Parts: sequence; structure tokens; C-alpha cells
Amino acid sequence: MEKQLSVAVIGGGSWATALVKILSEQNILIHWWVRKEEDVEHILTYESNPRYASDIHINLTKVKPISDLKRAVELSSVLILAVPSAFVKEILLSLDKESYQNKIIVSGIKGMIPHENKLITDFLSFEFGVKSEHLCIIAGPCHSEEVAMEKKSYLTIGASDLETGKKVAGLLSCRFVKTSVSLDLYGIEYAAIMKNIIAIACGITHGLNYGDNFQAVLVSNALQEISRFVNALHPSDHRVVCSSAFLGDLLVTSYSQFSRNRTFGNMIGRGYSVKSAQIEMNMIAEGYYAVKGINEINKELSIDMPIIKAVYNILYEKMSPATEIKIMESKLT
Ligand SMILES: NC(=O)C1=CN([C@@H]2O[C@H](COP(=O)(O)OP(=O)(O)OC[C@H]3O[C@@H](n4cnc5c(N)ncnc54)[C@H](OP(=O)(O)O)[C@@H]3O)[C@@H](O)[C@H]2O)C=CC1
Ligand SMILES: O=C(CO)COP(=O)(O)O
Repeated sequence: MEKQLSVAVIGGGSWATALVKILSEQNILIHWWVRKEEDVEHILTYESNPRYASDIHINLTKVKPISDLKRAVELSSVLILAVPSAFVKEILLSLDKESYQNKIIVSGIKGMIPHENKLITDFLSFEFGVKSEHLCIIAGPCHSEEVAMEKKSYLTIGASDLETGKKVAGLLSCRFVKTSVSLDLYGIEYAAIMKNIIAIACGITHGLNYGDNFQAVLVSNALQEISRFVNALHPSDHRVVCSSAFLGDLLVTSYSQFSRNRTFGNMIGRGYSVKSAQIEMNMIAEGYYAVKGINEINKELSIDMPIIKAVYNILYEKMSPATEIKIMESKLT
């Protein structure tokens, strides 16, 4: 009899919980790593995550919650990373290089390694020697809240190797999720990071009382800004920026009521400090960290990015949102 495929989902937040639900549609075993033993106990008792996406029912016949990361990784041939970028380095470095060999590693993280400003996939290959054909990312417009409600969603699996991409796409495809594969792994990994910053800008302008007319201009200028940056870093003749992984994810994060980044930006526009907005949110807005990294990378590239510059100045230079958005406004077309 063929051995049942084992997948580790690493992370205890909303996205990890939603991915566990999607994977539970397959005939596989899911070793779900959550960092606190008390959360493992809660999941085993109540069949739900205590703090994030708690309305998702966890099918314990397929899902095995575990707080021992080493064991979860040992038991699995596919690893899916779904922790916020701020914590991923520390979590990954708690295991040795050997632990990651000959496994497919999939990043569901829409952020970069802090301070180093590396993509998660680059970090995995430089730090642990993971082969490029074993690396994938999960991109596309998909909020965990809608996965919980089984609303039809589309995911794009970014891969360098088509066969690996197809394997991961197969794992994440189900009744309510359709998947496709893109070989533009770098392009969509950067796009997934940058759209979070744009959603913060959308939230800020909404908080400052700008309307839908302005937001449409902001988002269309943002797509050009993202394209300029990604094309400068990783030129490609095959990049399709109007695809779901670029434009689709930009739109959903900029407009959705569920977006953490838009919600965070809205609070900033309404006068909250960064600290108070973060405390009130309970969930992570990746764009806060991403804008620092992208701004640093751009010091060498000097690409014209007025939206990203405005968000950086507001969040890190303590500039007035109203003043910065006025400056940005004059640069949009
Ligand atoms: N939510 C979504 O719909 C989607 C999210 N993503 C991406 O998934 C990634 C994870 O985000 P998401 O699931 O939303 O995050 P959440 O905000 O839902 O959860 C935060 C997670 O971070 C953990 N955490 C907090 N502090 C620490 C720490 N010091 N060390 C280790 N872990 C810590 C929390 O654990 P604890 O409760 O124990 O503190 C919790 O599991 C992000 O990159 C995001 O962009 C991608 C697509 C969709
Ligand atoms: O990436 C996402 C949807 O595709 C999630 O975005 P938020 O973190 O802003 O909710």
C-alpha cells in the first residue's frame, strides 16, 4: 500500500488555520505546528484554533496538531510556512540544515526576512541549501476569512520547477479553491510583499476621507510602481502583471474589509499611532515590515516609488499622514 503523504503546516495564525482547512480536503496527513502546547490542547479538545480563524472546524482525523517543530518536520515531506515574516527566521533556525533536505518547502508568507531584506525562498536556499526545484510560494488573492466560509478562491503557486509547482497546486486545490502554477516565482513573491504596503496606503487615504475615485488612481499607479520595481530586480519577458497573483492580490488587499493591511492603514489615517494600531489589531499587518525592507532595497535602485515612499515616511519617519499623502497625490497620474 502506498504511504500516505504527510504535510507540515508551520504557524498558528489565521492563514495557517485556513491552509490546514484547505489541505484537509485531501487524503493526506497534516502535522500542524503551533508554538504553544496549550493551543495544541485547545485544538485537540475543541477542534478549533483558540485565537485565529476560530470558526474553522479542524478535522482531527487528518490534522495532527503538535508543538514540537522538529518532529512535525521529520514526519513530513512537504513543509508549508505560514508564520508572519518577523518570526520566520528564528523559527527556521531552530532546526539544523539537515532537517530541510529533500523536502518540498512552500512559503505562504507575504513578507521578507527582517533586516536582511531577503525573500523567504532566497533565505531557504542560501541558509539551508534548499534546491530551487524544491521551493514554491503560495500567492493570489485569498483571505483566510473567506476560506473559512468556503467562498470560491484562486491561488497561484509560484515555482521554478513546473512539476513541483503542479504537485503543490494539486495539494491546495479543492471544492472551493482553484490553483494554477506560475514560473515567475520571484515576480510574484515580490508582488505579494509589495501589495501589503499599497493596502496600507489605501487604508490611510480612506481614513483621511479620500474617496473611491482617488483609490482607483492609487491602485492603478501602484501596479505600475510594483512593475517598475520587480522588473528592475528580476527582468522577465513572461511576467503578466494583470494576473491574479499581481493585480488580483493587489485589489483584494486594497479593497477588502478583511484586509489586515488596509485596516491598519485606516487606523493610521484616522490618527492612531503605529503602536496603538498594532495593539488594537491583534493580527499582523505585513506591510508595516515590508515597507522598511523595500525602501532599503530601493536606496540602491532609486526607482520612482511615490506611494511606497509616502507610507515609509508616515510609518517610520513619523511624518503627518495628511502632508505625506498630499505630496504623493501630486505625483500620481
Ligand atoms: N491571513 C490571511 O488571510 C493571509 C495571510 N497571509 C500571510 O500569512 C502570514 C501569516 O499571517 P497570518 O496568519 O495572517 O498571521 P496572524 O496575524 O493571523 O497570526 C499571527 C501569528 O504570529 C504568531 N506570533 C506572534 N508573535 C510571535 C513570536 N514572537 N514568535 C513566533 N510567532 C509569533 C502568533 O502566535 P501566538 O498567537 O501564539 O502569539 C500567530 O500564530 C503572513 O505573511 C501573511 O501575509 C497570506 C495570505 C492570506
Ligand atoms: O494576502 C492576503 C490576501 O491575499 C492577506 O492580506 P492582509 O494581510 O492584508 O489581510
